[in-house]
Amino acid sequence: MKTPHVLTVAGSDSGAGAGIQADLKTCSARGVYCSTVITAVTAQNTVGVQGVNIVPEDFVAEQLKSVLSDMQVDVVKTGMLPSVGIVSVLSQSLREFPVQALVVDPVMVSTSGDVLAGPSILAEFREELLPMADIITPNLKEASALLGCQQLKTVSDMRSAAKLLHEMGPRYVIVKGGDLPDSLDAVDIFFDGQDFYELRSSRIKTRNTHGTGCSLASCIAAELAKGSSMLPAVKVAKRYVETALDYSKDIAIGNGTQGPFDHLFRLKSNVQKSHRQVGFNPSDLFLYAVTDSGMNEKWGHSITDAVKAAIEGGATIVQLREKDAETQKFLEAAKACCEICHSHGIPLLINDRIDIALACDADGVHVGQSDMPARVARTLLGPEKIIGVSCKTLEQAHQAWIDGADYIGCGGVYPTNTKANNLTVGLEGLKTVCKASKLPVVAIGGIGASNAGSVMETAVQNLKGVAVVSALFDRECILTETRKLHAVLKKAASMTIERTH
Ligand SMILES: Nc1ncnc2c1ncn2[C@@H]1O[C@H](COP(=O)(O)OP(=O)(O)OP(=O)(O)O)[C@@H](O)[C@H]1O
Ligand SMILES: Cc1ncc(CO)c(N)n1
Ligand SMILES: [Mg+2]
Repeated sequence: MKTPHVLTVAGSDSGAGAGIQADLKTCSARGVYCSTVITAVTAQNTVGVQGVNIVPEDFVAEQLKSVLSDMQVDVVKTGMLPSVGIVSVLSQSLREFPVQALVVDPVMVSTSGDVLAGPSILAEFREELLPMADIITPNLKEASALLGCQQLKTVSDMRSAAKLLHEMGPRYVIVKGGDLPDSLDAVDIFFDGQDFYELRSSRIKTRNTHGTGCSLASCIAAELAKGSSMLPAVKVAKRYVETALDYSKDIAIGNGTQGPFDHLFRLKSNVQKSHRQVGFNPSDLFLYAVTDSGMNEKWGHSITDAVKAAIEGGATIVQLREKDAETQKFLEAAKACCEICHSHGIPLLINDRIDIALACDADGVHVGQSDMPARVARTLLGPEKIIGVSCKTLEQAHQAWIDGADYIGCGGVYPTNTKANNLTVGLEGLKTVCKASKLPVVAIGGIGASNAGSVMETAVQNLKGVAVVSALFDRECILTETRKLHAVLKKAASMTIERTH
């Protein structure tokens, strides 16, 4: 299988917010392989650039040859090119090993104001590299340096600059306005030789903008490598930077004025941020409370009050099962319940709705046999979230285990009104599934204080607790009912311990 491949020819940033490191992270975030030819090693942090060590041009040439002669590179992206020799070695290599597209980020000045490539390279840049480029991505200072003109101060200046730069040979130009003074939005001007596009996004209020330029260019390169055409690639890249900045706006790395952002936020968004100890603990299944909007409505309970009462009464895990809720209302309720559960160290799962679980950063989901398959849910939710699956048979239990679930819910143990047309498996069915299951099991279906003892006293292996809807929530006082059930479960557990000792 051919993997989309970007080669970045750029400098190393020891602080890892920009340069080679930003390129590697951006391409990884976008699902594209990234090889690296290093042109300079910088000593750099959130304060600025303390030192630059330029790699000799012969050795840059050797790296280029190693990669281009062997690997199928789709797109080359350039960043810091600190010497005339390096620019010319690169142009030669590209003539020898042509690629599908060339993205040139004409890095000269960092946002911190430090010079990364001096004016001596400008002539070589204009004559050799710009005519070969599919797109160039200067910031305001770089655009004026390339044009040898005054500082750019307005969006209208940016348009004129884009047009003049286009005359130097690149097929497309984007002039980045990240550093535009007094601008509420982050405005970039894209020019395709004919039309101008004003690309706007909200300006994220953050100090963590170090490396935005490198990341924008790498993301454009990554999208092109995947087969995108230029304007869509640029739009995706802009949105990627905006989203990453928004996600990272409060992170604190370094003491300087220019912090790095988190390129791989998508991976992190699957990591639990709650106060709960990360990971699933099967003993959490002991008293599993499953909410029901209809019952809450009937008794005039708000969902948050219902969840609070269940937790106070001894629930060890909560699942929100809101079959008829409107999405926006459900999300609001889920966020509120998440806060309540987490302040008590209790995991919160969402029935069926992976989207809601992701949006409120719940601890996981519970899915039925006809919902999203557990394997797909696992891919969407990442490795750390809790996934439970309803199973009635050995085969289903086995599949849940193969699919990467954490527990199974087995039932209906007793007849129930909560679920229409639900097959009752009985205590025998429960026992059969529990014995064969490789996953911990919670029993469900028609269970309450009167029969929870009998369920738990089966003491069958893997059975960790009972899941309850009506017996807790179709009642006037949820707290009292939960306490009652908790006492029954405690008693059953102590009897089981006595018997097994
Ligand atoms: N605060 C911000 N909020 C949203 N987008 C931003 C912000 N700052 C910069 N951008 C966007 O990030 C991209 C890079 O722009 P910028 O002008 O900062 O490049 P640069 O100076 O080359 O970056 P750097 O030198 O930090 O790598 C542009 O698309 C710009 O609009
Ligand atoms: C190595 C390197 N390349 C590019 C930039 C531009 O942000 C930087 N600060 N450092
Ligand atoms: Mg900038």
